[in-house]
Amino acid sequence: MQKGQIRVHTENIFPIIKKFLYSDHDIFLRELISNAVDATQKVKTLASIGEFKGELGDLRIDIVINKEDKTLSIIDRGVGMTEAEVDKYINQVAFSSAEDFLQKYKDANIIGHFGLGFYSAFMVSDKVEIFTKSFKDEPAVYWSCDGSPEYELYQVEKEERGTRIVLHVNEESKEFLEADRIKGILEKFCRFLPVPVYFEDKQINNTNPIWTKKPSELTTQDYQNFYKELYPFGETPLFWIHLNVDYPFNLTGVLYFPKIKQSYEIQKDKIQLYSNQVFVTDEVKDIVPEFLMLLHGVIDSPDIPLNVSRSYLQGDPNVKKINTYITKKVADKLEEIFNKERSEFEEKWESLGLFVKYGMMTDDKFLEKANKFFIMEDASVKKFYTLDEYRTATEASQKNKDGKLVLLYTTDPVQQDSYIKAAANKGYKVVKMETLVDAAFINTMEMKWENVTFKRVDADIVDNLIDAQETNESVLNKDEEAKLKEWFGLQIGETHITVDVKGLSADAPPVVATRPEFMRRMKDMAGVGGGMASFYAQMPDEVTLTVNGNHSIYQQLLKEDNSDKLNKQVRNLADLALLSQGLLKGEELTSFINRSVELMEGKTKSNIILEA
Ligand SMILES: Nc1ncnc2c1ncn2[C@@H]1O[C@H](COP(=O)(O)OP(=O)(O)OP(=O)(O)O)[C@@H](O)[C@H]1O
Repeated sequence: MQKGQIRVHTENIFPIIKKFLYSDHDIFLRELISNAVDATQKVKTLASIGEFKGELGDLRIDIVINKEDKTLSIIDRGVGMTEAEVDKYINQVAFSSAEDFLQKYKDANIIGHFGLGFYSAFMVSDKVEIFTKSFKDEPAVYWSCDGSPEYELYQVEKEERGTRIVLHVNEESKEFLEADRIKGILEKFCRFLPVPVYFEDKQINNTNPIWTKKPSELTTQDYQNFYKELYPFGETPLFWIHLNVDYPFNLTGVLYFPKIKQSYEIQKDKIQLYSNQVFVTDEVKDIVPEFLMLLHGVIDSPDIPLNVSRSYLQGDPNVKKINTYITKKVADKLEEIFNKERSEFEEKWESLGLFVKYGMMTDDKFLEKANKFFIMEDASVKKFYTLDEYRTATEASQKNKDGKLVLLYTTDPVQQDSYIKAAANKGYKVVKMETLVDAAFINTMEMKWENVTFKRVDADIVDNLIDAQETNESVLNKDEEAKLKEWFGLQIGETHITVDVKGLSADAPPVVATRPEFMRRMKDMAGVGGGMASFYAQMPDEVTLTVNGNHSIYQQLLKEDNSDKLNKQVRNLADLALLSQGLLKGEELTSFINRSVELMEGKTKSNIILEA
């Protein structure tokens, strides 16, 4: 029997362990099971190269709770350790690395992954025992330690090859003697470990998850089943990308594009990061480009540094390369689908568009590729355009005098229907920009795309959408125009509403309400975020009412001698235009309804007086 002092200056390892790991106690089990997996893989490898000639037996790992003894055991049939190895790997390495650990990460913001190894067992134990028998022809050994620098090490009887780690769970950690608690941890960290892990006679892991297989061996059903395994409540994903690199870094994985109908459904942190099939985290920020955080799935890479601080991770060259690789893979896949199955691509655009736009705004490399497959849906007909296609289709009619393409869009095809129809009648093409990201997308693309300017279809009367026209002569004379302007001015009286009399076509509405692009955009942006935005948010909606002097109704109104009726009709015409913009609300809407009924009943003041 050997007795000795562990060679470490720290008097007691508990303080170190508690200090650094307090927040994430569960990981002790992952660490111990990872060691068991490593030991199992090693014996398999040794057998395959002929260095181990015995029976491999049933290579499984067992997790066993004994409530009476208050122990939790991790049992493997791996390589095991000889006495010399226990001394070398457990006594010296483990305990001296406690010192290293302290030195190295004194100031670092520990994310608590790996590098903690075997002695994280002391987080939850009063005492830890090891029973181990090496695959080599040497006696089995027993080691135990209560967390003080004293250990015991001596030979014991043990027939089976492998290692049994026994944790005497301490009073504060007795939760780890509860089956449900252990099951929860196993399901989180061990779901896809490459060696079968058993708990309460049940295997808890899938040892061959699809990302470890070749894409050529997998069917659509396999990918969809795996998605269900990861997200039991998720809808069938749109499609997926199988990642597989071995140079200049190792990475495998499957990324899924989920179905997203509404922007507010977005859920981040759905991608799980593994290292050799050991779950590490579902916070993949920094490793996956920001805009792809909306994807789901799994990434497995042994090359991502996991035991260091976040700031270090950002600067890591491998992480940068991985980021670039994933972006490129995603762009290539989207381009491939666009080229091969355009109609399917168009069908899925509602969900896809969100990733693509987000990516185009935030990543110039992606933008370059995405310009080829980014599409816009026509608001009037079932048709999609790429930017190039839109340019070709509108070259003749939608270039302004500065040579810029005026890209007409609608944020609400239902609400803006009359404007869309007016634009379509002129031969203009209006596209849908309806999602939450579109306001920001439009602003960004005006800077990134050359010679393109965006205009919402109701930003101006249709004649002025591309270029402001100099004159719009109406059939009215100057006096009559001035009269109309005065009537409307008196009825409106609000400073944020400008009244203009113009000669539009006779079948255009009598009054058209438009919202100047710049102010409206500022207000839209204000809805999303701070800064100058809050200033604009408080401003009323800026509206221009263009009175169409060519509309026949004014011939009638100019002859009206009942002033109450005239005023009510003028007010109603203005309200109708505001209504079409969704700007008539509350009391004003109520007055409009009452006034309309009065007009229909022919109840105007002079009439009422006549009746009386
Ligand atoms: N179940 C086991 N079977 C065989 N050897 C083991 C077992 N557990 C630990 N060891 C040996 O003890 C060593 C130290 O383990 P420890 O967990 O502290 O560090 P590590 O596994 O080398 O690295 P990491 O810090 O990434 O866990 C291992 O490298 C291994 O040689």
